[in-house]
Amino acid sequence: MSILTIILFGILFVITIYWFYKRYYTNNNSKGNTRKLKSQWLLGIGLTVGRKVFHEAIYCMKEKYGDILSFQVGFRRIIIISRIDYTEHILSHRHIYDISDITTRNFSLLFPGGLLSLKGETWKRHARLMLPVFRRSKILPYFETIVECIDDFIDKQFLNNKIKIHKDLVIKCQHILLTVIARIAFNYDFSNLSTNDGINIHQAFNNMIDCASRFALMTAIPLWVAKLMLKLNFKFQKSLNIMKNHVMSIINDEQKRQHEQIYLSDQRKSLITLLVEASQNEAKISLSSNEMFDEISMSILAGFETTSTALSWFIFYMSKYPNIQCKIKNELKQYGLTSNTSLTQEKLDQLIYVDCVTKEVLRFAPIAAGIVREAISDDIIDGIEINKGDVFLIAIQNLHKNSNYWKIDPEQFIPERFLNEDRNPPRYAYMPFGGGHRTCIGQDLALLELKTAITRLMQRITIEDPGKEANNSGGFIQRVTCYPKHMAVRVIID
Ligand code: HEM
Repeated sequence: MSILTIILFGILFVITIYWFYKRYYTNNNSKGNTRKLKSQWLLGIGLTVGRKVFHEAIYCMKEKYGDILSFQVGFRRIIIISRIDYTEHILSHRHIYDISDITTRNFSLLFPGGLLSLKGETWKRHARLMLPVFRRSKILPYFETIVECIDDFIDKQFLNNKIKIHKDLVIKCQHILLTVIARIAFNYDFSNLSTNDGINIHQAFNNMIDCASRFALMTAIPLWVAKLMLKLNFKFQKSLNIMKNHVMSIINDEQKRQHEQIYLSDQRKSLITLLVEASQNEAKISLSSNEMFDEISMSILAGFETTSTALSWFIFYMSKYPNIQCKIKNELKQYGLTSNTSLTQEKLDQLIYVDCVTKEVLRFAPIAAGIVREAISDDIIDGIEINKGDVFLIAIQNLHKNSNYWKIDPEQFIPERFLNEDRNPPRYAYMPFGGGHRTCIGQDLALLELKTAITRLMQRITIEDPGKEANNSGGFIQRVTCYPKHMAVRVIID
């Protein structure tokens, strides 16, 4: 290579760096009344964040850089938002801000026909069938199933078990909520593992969820590498095949049954039944069997990790706040709910304090720390220039803990806030299920599962911190959600 070529490349390199610096790292070049958002250096952010888990990291960034922070990852600008007015702008302009490619890309590796992998018209077609399936009236019949599963869990884990200090309740919460969602999704009973087939499906289901959770986080590696890794992941491929055979045969049976017009009562309708039903009623927007498989698998993935993490945090907080546990039990007694009485839907609806505790767990615990949107055209927010392609992380956890929006100290776990001063927080200050057109479709089901599980647990057991006998210090493990690292609680049967 001649000296001249080296000099030319050198000049080109310097010009590119200068252009990059001027474009992203200065406030100059603004048009008219608008201003540019200056990007922060990745190194500085890295030093601020250190090895913190995701929700701690975005909280730290807010403390250091303020409610709006931007940084460059290559040519992509990432903007972290911790303000309700900006959040409102983004979530109410769905023609400008949509789900990001970062999200759809990762999920499409796993379940290409699931809502989280889709955009535009395809998403609309799927959403038109999926949303009615998750309506409150459709999910209420699952109440009995949830109670049965939680009772079975209490009997096996606590009643017939001599262990008094439980160190594995995070895993156990995951098992129980997988069981619940499998019963709801396709009437499959994990507790009935008497056959080889049963054991294989159980294993396949767990393996698939486990691999899927890891692959859902592979944002940093190129798509083709992720695809190759997934293709070569023998465990995932084998589990996917077992699950696909099983679920596809249920879908086929269901299609046949509905074709022959044999109807089930609401009590026995699984999500698959409801989807096939909706698909056959709405000929123009029906889903193929493969798309149905992807939707069911995606709902299980999106639904089980989130609710089980929330339940784990509930158990942890109860061990730390005995006075709150006492108040829950007092409310249950007031409505005649003890370890010997059964829980009904009507009684559950009357429990106001349990509602507050459920809401406070979802506010305080790091379940979904943020949601992601991407600008699909240029825009201006509060005078700030937004470019097509900018990616936004709306930091739910920061909004939940921002003292500008909460009257009672948001850093404290206080369920009563939802009875009093914080009964109606400003719009978007509280959004555990996201917001706008891509809000969580499973929120009614999640609330039903959580409130029922919390009530049934509190009817039958008391949770205590074992003090120095075991490590119950909390901490965090980051997967798709973030759950307690050190949880060891004493359980007393009531
Ligand atoms: C405590 C429990 C749950 C929490 C905290 C939670 C939270 C969320 C959040 C934050 C989003 C993204 C929303 C947005 O981008 O605005 C989401 C999306 C979603 N959730 Fe949930 N979720 C929970 C339970 C469930 C359950 C039980 C199901 C179904 C069985 C479910 C299915 C979904 C689906 C399919 C989406 C994607 C919707 C779309 O992109 O159109 N979630 N969830």
